[in-house]
Amino acid sequence: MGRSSEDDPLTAALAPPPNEKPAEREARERAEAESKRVSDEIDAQLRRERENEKKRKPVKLLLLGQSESGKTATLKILLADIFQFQLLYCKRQWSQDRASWRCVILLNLVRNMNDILDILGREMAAANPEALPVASSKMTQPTAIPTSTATIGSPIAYGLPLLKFKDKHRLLRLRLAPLRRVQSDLEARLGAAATELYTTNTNSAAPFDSGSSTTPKPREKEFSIHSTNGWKTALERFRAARRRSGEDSGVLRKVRDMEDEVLDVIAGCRDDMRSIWEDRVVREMLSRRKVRIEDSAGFFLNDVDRIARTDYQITDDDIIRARLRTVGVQEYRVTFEHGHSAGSEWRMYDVGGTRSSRAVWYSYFDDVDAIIFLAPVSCFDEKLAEDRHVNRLEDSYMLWKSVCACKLLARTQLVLFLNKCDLLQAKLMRGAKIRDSVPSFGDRRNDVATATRYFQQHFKEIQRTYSPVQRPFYVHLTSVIDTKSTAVTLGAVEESILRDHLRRADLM
Ligand SMILES: Nc1nc2c(ncn2[C@@H]2O[C@H](COP(=O)(O)OP(=O)(O)OP(=O)(O)O)[C@@H](O)[C@H]2O)c(=O)[nH]1
Ligand SMILES: [Mg+2]
Repeated sequence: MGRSSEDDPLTAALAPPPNEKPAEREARERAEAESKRVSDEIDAQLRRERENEKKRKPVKLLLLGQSESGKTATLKILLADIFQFQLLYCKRQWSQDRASWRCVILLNLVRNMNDILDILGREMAAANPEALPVASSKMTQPTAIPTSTATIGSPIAYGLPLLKFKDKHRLLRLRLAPLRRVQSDLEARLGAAATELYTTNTNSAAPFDSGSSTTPKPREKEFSIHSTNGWKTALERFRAARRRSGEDSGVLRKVRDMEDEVLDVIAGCRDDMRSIWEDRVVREMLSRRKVRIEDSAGFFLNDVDRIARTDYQITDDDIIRARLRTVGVQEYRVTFEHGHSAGSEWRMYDVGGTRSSRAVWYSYFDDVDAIIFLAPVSCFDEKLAEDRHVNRLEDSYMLWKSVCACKLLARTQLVLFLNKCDLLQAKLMRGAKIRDSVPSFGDRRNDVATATRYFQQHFKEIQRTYSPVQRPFYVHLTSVIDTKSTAVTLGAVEESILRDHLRRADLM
């Protein structure tokens, strides 16, 4: 048998007292209305907080693209721009970073020179085999030379007269020999990031492709290098050394000694480096071998007078142009204080772009708001450094296709940067023909506007064909080392990503 509501103790407790007088009833109802109002207000407050919580969800941005496509350069501009307006600690962090980048730039400069000296040694040995013992002309693989322009053939193969090397060249080589030691010291200090990769253990453009299921793979520890702020890995080694040195004056002396020694040697070589770089015979030698050091990543020889000095003051531009390979995946967290993103936290991920580094990308695809994908278009006639069988533009197409097709990224905003337009322009001005490397380009006009339109169309078609759900095609023609215009482009991109992010939060 069921109980009547009068039997229910809760109902009984809440029921108005029997014999309630009108004044008491009025007071009770007022109290009840007041507690309902307070309760509604609390509910509304909780709802608002939940909304804000959703909006406070960090914006997740990934930078993808093959090695040397300009991912890190783009991130540097983003961060430099943000840090200009940020809290003091960010500024302090940025200025520490600047000091560390100085060593990278010195390494880039020294490597430019050693690459030339390598080629010079080889040419001089060929021109006069008796004059140079074989051992002294033993080469290491040139490191900073663009893959498409690495040494090709000997002058004899071109049927040209032998180059006329003089005692001056022998002397310069001898005097610049200490730069080898400087390069290996700096490389040892910076670790894996300081050297480029020339081999790969994967022959797939997108080794993350096999995992097109919806569950992210567990992150591979060896690649998951995290930081909450600042430049990681290689640069961290410098900071760590400085920190340690603060505790131990012996270590401090060693760190300073090393840096002073490096700077002294480089400054002492300044005039000789300039002589080699400006030498007519050396230029002719490089041109015959089709080596364009000036197009390589981290080229600083034109600035030797400014950089090779003990009081070298680094500029923002130097930092953007400096080349340091990204190892693994690096995370940067920034909370904006100004502008349209004020109050929102952004998590940005910069990845290593060589083929063997790409497998780990997939574990970062979960819940990504946007991807900036960099495709260097000046590379239409170049091969991948890590796999000399693969054309770099083809590799970018394959990679883009996999990113577009990835189900986990179906709702992610994709922003394509057709980068290195400045180098494309210079290359076409020198007479390079696109159709020689890209037969489908046919008889179109061999200029930047036509070429970028053509490449853009190809990327657009890939996106349209392979995206699981249709999405807008966002593309920008960039030369990211042009910091001012890149900052403007990134401002627009940032706004659009944030808009999408908030729209998504509303739908949650
Ligand atoms: N001239 C020119 N140089 C560029 C441009 N974008 C990037 N660079 C330079 O190219 C080099 C390679 O750029 P990074 O940003 O290190 O390339 P990345 O994509 O991060 O490469 P990984 O870390 O190996 O994956 C750097 O020295 C940059 O300064 C560009 O648009 N024009
Ligand atoms: Mg990088």
